[in-house]
Amino acid sequence: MAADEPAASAASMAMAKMASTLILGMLGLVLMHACRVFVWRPRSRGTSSFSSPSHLLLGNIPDIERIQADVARRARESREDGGLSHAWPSRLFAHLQEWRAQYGPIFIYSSGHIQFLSISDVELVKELSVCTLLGLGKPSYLSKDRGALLGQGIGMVSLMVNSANSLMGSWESQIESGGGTAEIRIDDDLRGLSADIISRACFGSKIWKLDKQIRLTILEVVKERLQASHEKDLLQVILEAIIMDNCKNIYFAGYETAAITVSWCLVLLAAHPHWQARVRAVVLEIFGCGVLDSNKLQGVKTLTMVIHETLRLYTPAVFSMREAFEDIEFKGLLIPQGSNIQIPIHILHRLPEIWGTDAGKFQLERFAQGISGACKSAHAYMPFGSGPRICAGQHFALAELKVILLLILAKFSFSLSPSYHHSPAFRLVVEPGDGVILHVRKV
Ligand code: HEM
Repeated sequence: MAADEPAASAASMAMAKMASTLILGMLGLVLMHACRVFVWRPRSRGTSSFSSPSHLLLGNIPDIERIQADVARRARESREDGGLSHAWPSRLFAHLQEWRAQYGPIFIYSSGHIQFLSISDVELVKELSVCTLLGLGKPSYLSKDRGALLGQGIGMVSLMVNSANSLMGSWESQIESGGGTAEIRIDDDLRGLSADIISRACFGSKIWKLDKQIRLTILEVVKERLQASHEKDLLQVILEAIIMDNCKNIYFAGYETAAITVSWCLVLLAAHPHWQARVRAVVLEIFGCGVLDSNKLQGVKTLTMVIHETLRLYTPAVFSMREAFEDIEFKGLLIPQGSNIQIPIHILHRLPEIWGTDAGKFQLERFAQGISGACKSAHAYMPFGSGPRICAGQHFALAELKVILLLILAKFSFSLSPSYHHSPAFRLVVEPGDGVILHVRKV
């Protein structure tokens, strides 16, 4: 019995230690939560609170689930515009819409350990967009480097046409073997095409479109390292990794977004046959004037309207994100260091006070006078983001979208297949949840 005593007291000491660690851990969590709720949060002069309620460990996740379940229970989205409803944000991001209605355009919510400051106040978004402070978001020099990498998409037109031609050929043979019409699942084909274009542009025979200075600097350093040693040293490995990383980022940022946008453009044109016919007439006129080149791309205003309106209603990237690297003040809003600022692009694209009461509808005419003619504040239109971190591939993407759409419209006419189910889904980007199936014929 006596021999058991030290063992028993050791066990009870271990238990006591565990209990105190647990209590301390719990206290830490409560303290962290209290800090998040009362200390670490943006403050607005004149406004005391603009936050949605938060749970201890899961943040607003239970609220998001409850709101989503409510939405799912309510009637399905009405089919209104050409048989399609464009109201996917009120299904996929119902919580943001509900909190915006409740707390206004600036509020905080949490997905557990990350807090987001949601900003959809157009004036504040404008301030954030033009802000070049290094304390906000990614330093601008990074996107400049990539801008040089990607160029303007000019000089790439023939590369894009060549890539697209094999897809056109495959659709033609499917139509022939189908006796003049084919049901084609186009979104997968377009993903393949976009991946081909971007990898040829990045890794093709000319390989890098690097800015001269960046290229020379990198190559010089690599060469020096090679001369100094036959073995790869750390810097060399890092340099190679940086180059590969840039390529991977560009590849992943670019291929899916462009392919999905073409898919949405085709869905909308299929649902609005009169617009499809109008755009085709312009396209055929352009093709009547010889080979497609970058100058001709500038002239297709109607096609640009289609792309703008599609990117407005079906913006693939739904958020533009920034991080405050230091305490920042914007228009009386104090944003503490470490804040994750989330600009919901899909909300800005549908504000009736900016776009008019038909904001939820597909109305190509709104872009007849360009972006500034379409809305009250051009800063509210940001499918490519804005400011120093704006999409580095936007010119390349616009050229690619135009080339692919021009070629398809010139060769094929299309309508929605009865088996097409309009179900926008959020999987990093907003994409057709069940794919896109079209009835395709030759023009
Ligand atoms: C319709 C097609 C596209 C859309 C809608 C789109 C949209 C966006 C958006 C919203 C961002 C984030 C900007 C921000 O945070 O404010 C972004 C970043 C980026 N995009 Fe695109 N993009 C498209 C196509 C492309 C293509 C084709 C490429 C490459 C060829 C590309 C390369 C990039 C890169 C490298 C970034 C990161 C920029 C940085 O972090 O500095 N994108 N894009």
